[in-house]
Amino acid sequence: MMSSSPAVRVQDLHVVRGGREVLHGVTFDVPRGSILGLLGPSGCGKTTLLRAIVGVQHVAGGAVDVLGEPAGSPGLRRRVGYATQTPAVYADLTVAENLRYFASVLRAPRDDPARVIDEVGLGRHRDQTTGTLSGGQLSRVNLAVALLGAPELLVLDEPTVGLDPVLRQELWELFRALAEGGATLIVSSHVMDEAGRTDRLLLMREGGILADGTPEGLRERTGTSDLEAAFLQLITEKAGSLT
Ligand SMILES: Nc1ncnc2c1ncn2[C@@H]1O[C@H](COP(=O)(O)OP(=O)(O)OP(=O)(O)O)[C@@H](O)[C@H]1O
Repeated sequence: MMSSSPAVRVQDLHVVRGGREVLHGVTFDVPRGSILGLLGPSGCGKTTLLRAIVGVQHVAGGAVDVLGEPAGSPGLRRRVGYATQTPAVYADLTVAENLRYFASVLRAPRDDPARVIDEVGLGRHRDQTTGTLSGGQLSRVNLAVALLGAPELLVLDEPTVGLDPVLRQELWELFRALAEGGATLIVSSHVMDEAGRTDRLLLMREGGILADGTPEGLRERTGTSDLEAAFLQLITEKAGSLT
């Protein structure tokens, strides 16, 4: 039976980093089995928000609940997969060795390394030393680690940076298949053309949410045909409402 409680519930979240408030009261829900896209310019707070959801960010106020528990609860460790922007894998191990190592740490099923290597399209590189991979291949190893154990929530910080359009499309097809299998995904990106592949978008700017809606709804609301234009339109509207 589908649970009606959201996978993630963020309420009035405030975060201070380096003595400065970088999230100013952010509120939203993410329904289970959906893909939320997080978009916004560099420095707007995307990574900070993802860190709060994973439970590795000290928060100054508000609440973050994940799969029915407070973010960062020990019980969530194996239910949430997190791929950081900077790959956190061992350069001197092969792709397969890295995956086997992290699978044993997470106590993931024995055949999981082979499954996730296939899912991210790295079959031909399984025995290559990770330090010799290209940037795009390295980020896919990082993504593969997050997929180990088939977590219910995947938090992916710019997983498609540096990938060519064909690979990006393949990864978005994988994300969609995972969501159809019941997983919830939160994916940050700089790239507006990826935004259309999400179920819902949060457009962020300067530590706040500029808009929250479906890609279609945002295009309609702004009367624009593409999301890049919609984003600019929303910024202009917001600037207008402040003067
Ligand atoms: N450790 C830190 N100490 C002080 N300030 C920080 C720290 N980490 C991030 N910040 C600041 O917090 C704000 C939000 O940063 P964050 O990394 O969340 O942005 P982002 O939207 O993910 O950017 P990008 O897309 O470039 O990764 C930025 O202004 C950044 O300078």
